[in-house]
Amino acid sequence: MLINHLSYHYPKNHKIIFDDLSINIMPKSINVLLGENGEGKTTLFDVVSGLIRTDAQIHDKVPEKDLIYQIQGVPILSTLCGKDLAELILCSSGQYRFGDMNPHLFEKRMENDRDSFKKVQYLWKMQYGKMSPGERRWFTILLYCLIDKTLYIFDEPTAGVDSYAARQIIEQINLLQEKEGKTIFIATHRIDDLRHFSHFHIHVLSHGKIVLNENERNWIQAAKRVNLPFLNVFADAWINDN
Ligand SMILES: Nc1ncnc2c1ncn2[C@@H]1O[C@H](COP(=O)(O)OP(=O)(O)OP(=O)(O)O)[C@@H](O)[C@H]1O
Repeated sequence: MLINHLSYHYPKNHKIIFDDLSINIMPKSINVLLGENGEGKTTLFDVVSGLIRTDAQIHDKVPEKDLIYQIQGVPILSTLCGKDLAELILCSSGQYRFGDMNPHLFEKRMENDRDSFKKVQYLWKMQYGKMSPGERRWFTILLYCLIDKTLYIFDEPTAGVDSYAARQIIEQINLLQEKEGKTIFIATHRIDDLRHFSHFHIHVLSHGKIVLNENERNWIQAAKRVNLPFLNVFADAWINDN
């Protein structure tokens, strides 16, 4: 999906969010969107998902029905339990029936991860309001991973979850791309998230433009050339831990 000439500001906010931006979201790959707080990552997801309409040129656009978009902090009735949430998300996708609702839905995806499967079984009967915020996010994202779409957009899927749970989330996202050939578009502020992806493309958003677009082999050198303070901190963390 190639977007060209994307310019945008919110109706009552004169801050320029996108300034003739171009981005090439690589199909069947993990596309990681980096940027400082407030640079416009969520807004870009809103454009890609069709929530925000603009005059940008979009080639090979993924139709709205073929994408899933995990947005941050969705309000859900606190008395719903894990099973009800599964029903809400999975049955409304049209790909599952009420009779399918069972923790064993996850079993195939978690055959090498018994800890995750045990957690699903625990959360299945737990009320959403009683789940911890991290458990809510973990469970919801894993439900999204069960839905068959072309493009998966994840807005900071590991924010607020512990490192082990974050790895489980990232592993499920990795499976979507590696085993099922899906296109992933993900924003994160956690360097750790990248470590578990074998291949990825980095897109860096800064001052309304994509200023870096490189794969996992070349992004560090490119980051040094771009020389943005936030990116230097991110790249240094990667180098120091490798
Ligand atoms: N509905 C809105 N109306 C006006 N301004 C908005 C609106 N939504 C977001 N903004 C502004 O647009 C800018 C981009 O916001 P956005 O949420 O896309 O940033 P982000 O890169 O996702 O940030 P973060 O890393 O904190 O999640 C911010 O400065 C924000 O204040």
